[in-house]
Amino acid sequence: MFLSTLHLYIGFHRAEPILTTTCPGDTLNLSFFLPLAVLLDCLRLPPGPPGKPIIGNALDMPTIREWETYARWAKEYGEIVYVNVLGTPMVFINSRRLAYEVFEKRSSLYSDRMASLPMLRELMGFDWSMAFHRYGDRWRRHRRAMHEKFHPAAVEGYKPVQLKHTRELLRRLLRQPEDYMKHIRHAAGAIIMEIGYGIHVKTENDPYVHIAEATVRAAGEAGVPGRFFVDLLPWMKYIPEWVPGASFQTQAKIWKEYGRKMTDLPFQTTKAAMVAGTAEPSFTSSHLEAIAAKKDSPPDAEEVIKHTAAVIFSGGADTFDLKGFKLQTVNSLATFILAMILFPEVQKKAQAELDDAIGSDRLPEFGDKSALPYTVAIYKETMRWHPLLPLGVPHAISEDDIIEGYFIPKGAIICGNTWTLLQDEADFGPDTNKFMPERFLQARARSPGNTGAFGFGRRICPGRFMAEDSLFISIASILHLFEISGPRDSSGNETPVEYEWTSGIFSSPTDFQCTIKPRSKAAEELILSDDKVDGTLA
Ligand code: HEM
Repeated sequence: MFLSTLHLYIGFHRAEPILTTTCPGDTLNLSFFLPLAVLLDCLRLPPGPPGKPIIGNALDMPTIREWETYARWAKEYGEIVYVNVLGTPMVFINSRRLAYEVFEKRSSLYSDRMASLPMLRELMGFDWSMAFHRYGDRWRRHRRAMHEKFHPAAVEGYKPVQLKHTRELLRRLLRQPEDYMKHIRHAAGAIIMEIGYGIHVKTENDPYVHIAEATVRAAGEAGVPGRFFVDLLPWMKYIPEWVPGASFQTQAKIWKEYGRKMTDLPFQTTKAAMVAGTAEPSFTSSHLEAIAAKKDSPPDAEEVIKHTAAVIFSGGADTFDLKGFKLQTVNSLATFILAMILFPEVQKKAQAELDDAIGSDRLPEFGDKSALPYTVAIYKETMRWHPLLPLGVPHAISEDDIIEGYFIPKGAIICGNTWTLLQDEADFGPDTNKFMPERFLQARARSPGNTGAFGFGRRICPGRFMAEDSLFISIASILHLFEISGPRDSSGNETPVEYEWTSGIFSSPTDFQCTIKPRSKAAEELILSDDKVDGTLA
């Protein structure tokens, strides 16, 4: 097949101004052009195992631990690096100074998403997700709906739900510590279902969580650049399903149905509960009440709420686990647990702080936060040490622009190099490869959340305030009650933890074994005596 021998050329260059007669400003220097052959084997490239190449055989374009290559490019080529990927310009922003200039000061230009996402947006119909919306009114309306219920004061109201499910997480960890990731995922799913829809998730096999899992997994697969040929050659979207080799059309159809179910099912359940008068307060019910109370709501107002609720669910549920890919707060907690094994002295310091501030006869509360600076520093260091999205989510530029003398054409993909920003010793102190929460105890320490860990500019993660609360209370509760260490052999001796960092858009440790046991008999009793739990653990 001709595609099996297709050679595609990618070049990367130091961005240096050179004179040009065709561009309104200086253009990027092509003199460092380095052709690379990428051999793509079939229409739908096989998904690779975690830590292995995911888009065929690239000779130099990174396909594993991409952040390392992009960090090296930043060192070699400077604050701004340009890569031409199959004709699409890609620009990496490698310093906080320039990220501020681009994403904050020129945010009206740098807040778009890629114009063409044939598989995800057009064939799978995932345009319901604001994360893929082009910059404009439609995105703004969804974003506003989310912001109204997720700004710092609004998320205060979610703390009782977060606390309740964190306490239940402790009970589950006590009963089946080996299934720790399953329990963490369950807690995150239960929290977001209650906040988003007022629906109580009782079991791991909850149908809503299940469909969300399948949908987010689909987005994760389709979102890997180059996974589907149609993303590289958009005209392929017109190939009918029956043509040999067009199996991506069938796949897209199946995934489209997942998306429809995920956006529809919980939304319709909440609507039905509202009619029956049994609905609990939630993002969906309170927005729908507001729409009903207004006489002049636009005709698609309900749809905006339905889609925003679904994106909150997909962003916060953390339910999917595909060959090591998991999402957001769950992923961050996996990174935290790994750090506690690799840096045991950090755990000890945090436990000393928790014992001093809380004692041994009660569980941590949100109100303890100000007395727990080291514990707070641990969640910040978790987000900095290995950010979940080392390159963020790519933005796109909506008009031609010139940055520091370099011409950036309309439509170029703009990646904030979060990894490099969070490793910068000028901002975070020495040894940034080490997990050292102490760096956040310094006066004027920068927050990772404001340095790319939650993305950039107008697209910055709207769920960040709630996510930080979840991380804080989970970390404080787990460390207060449990001792985390590496896996044990049959004689009970600790053995080295085995893991890899996953590659792709999200990066987190692959599932690893560890030992989680109560710190004392008193800790165990405290967990069991808590009466705020749902009691859903069979
Ligand atoms: C530790 C947890 C989390 C991390 C590290 C994280 C990180 C991010 C990042 C890097 C982006 C891309 C921003 C950009 O384009 O510049 C993003 C977008 C987004 N996040 Fe989060 N997130 C987290 C939790 C959540 C939660 C809990 C929710 C929902 C409640 C959520 C909802 C969203 C949404 C809707 C977007 C798309 C925003 C847009 O395109 O305008 N995230 N997040």
